[in-house]
Amino acid sequence: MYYFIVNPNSCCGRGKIIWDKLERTLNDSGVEYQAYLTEKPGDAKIFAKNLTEGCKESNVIIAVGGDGTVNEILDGYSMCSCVTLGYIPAGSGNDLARSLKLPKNPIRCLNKILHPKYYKLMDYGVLSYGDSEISHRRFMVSSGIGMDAAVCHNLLYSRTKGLLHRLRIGKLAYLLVGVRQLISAKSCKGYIVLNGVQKIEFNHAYFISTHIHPYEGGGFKFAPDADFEDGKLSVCVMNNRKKSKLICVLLNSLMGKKSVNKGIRFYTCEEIHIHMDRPMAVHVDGESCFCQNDVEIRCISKKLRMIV
Ligand SMILES: Nc1ncnc2c1ncn2[C@@H]1O[C@H](COP(=O)(O)OP(=O)(O)OP(=O)(O)O)[C@@H](O)[C@H]1O
Repeated sequence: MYYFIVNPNSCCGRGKIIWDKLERTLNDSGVEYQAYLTEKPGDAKIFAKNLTEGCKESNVIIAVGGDGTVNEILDGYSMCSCVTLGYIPAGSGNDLARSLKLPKNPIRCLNKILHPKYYKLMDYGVLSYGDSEISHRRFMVSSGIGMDAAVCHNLLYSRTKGLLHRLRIGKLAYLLVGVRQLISAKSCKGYIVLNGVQKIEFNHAYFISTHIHPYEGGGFKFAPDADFEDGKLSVCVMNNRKKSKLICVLLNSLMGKKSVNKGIRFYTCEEIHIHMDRPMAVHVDGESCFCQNDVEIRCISKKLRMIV
């Protein structure tokens, strides 16, 4: 059975337009399916939980929306061998779709899911945070602390984002908010501990971003070497006294190039502890996890079966 979890509001209503097309194709083809349309944040997680918990039959859960919708589904998902995930991108950033090289045409994506050639067992990440009560949040693409997360926080509440998406120049929203954050960003002292053993200190960190997939923020390739099947996190640390170096890093990432300047460092690990001397914004797949001083992030290897 195919279960569609649809965010009709993704990309300012594009989700609904795409879903209407998919629905017509599904009805014409006679495929048996059920659709669950979200009405608010959190719905996709509940639908995914109810559809996968204790599941004994072979089911395909198909996300229709952006990276935030996939994130919610993953967070509510019960991992079991009979459930497979499919994805039809309908968001504004679509970093997961970019990394998986999914077709831009939603009907082609649907056909791929209905007639799959390949399944992949994919890694995902888990972020843990909180002092007295520890919260855990799964992520599919990336999780970060600092300036990149502050951009995501701002975009979640940005009115300009809606307007620019309606004008079909949504990428500009990321750039505009990014530039605003760049002007106000302040670096912070902190350290990371890789796999519980290797401690590395930073005096001027702007952001630390951990990746399962290479892109975030709608096309910034912060972790060009990220591989969703290697059981590892790719970590990108932007640490430099000169803020101007950040501009080069952001431009290189936007063009898909790996930055080699002094300010940026890359690491790989299975788990990482990140400490910042003051609370900084944290995100998973572009969704806010508030401001934190300390977070733990680990990679769960090859547990998610997905049609690609
Ligand atoms: N019906 C709904 N109305 C409003 N918000 C919703 C609804 N359903 C889900 N959401 C929330 O919308 C947010 C963004 O959704 P989604 O990621 O699908 O789209 P997007 O932001 O346009 O795409 P991307 O994340 O790829 O940039 C998520 O935080 C999700 O919780």
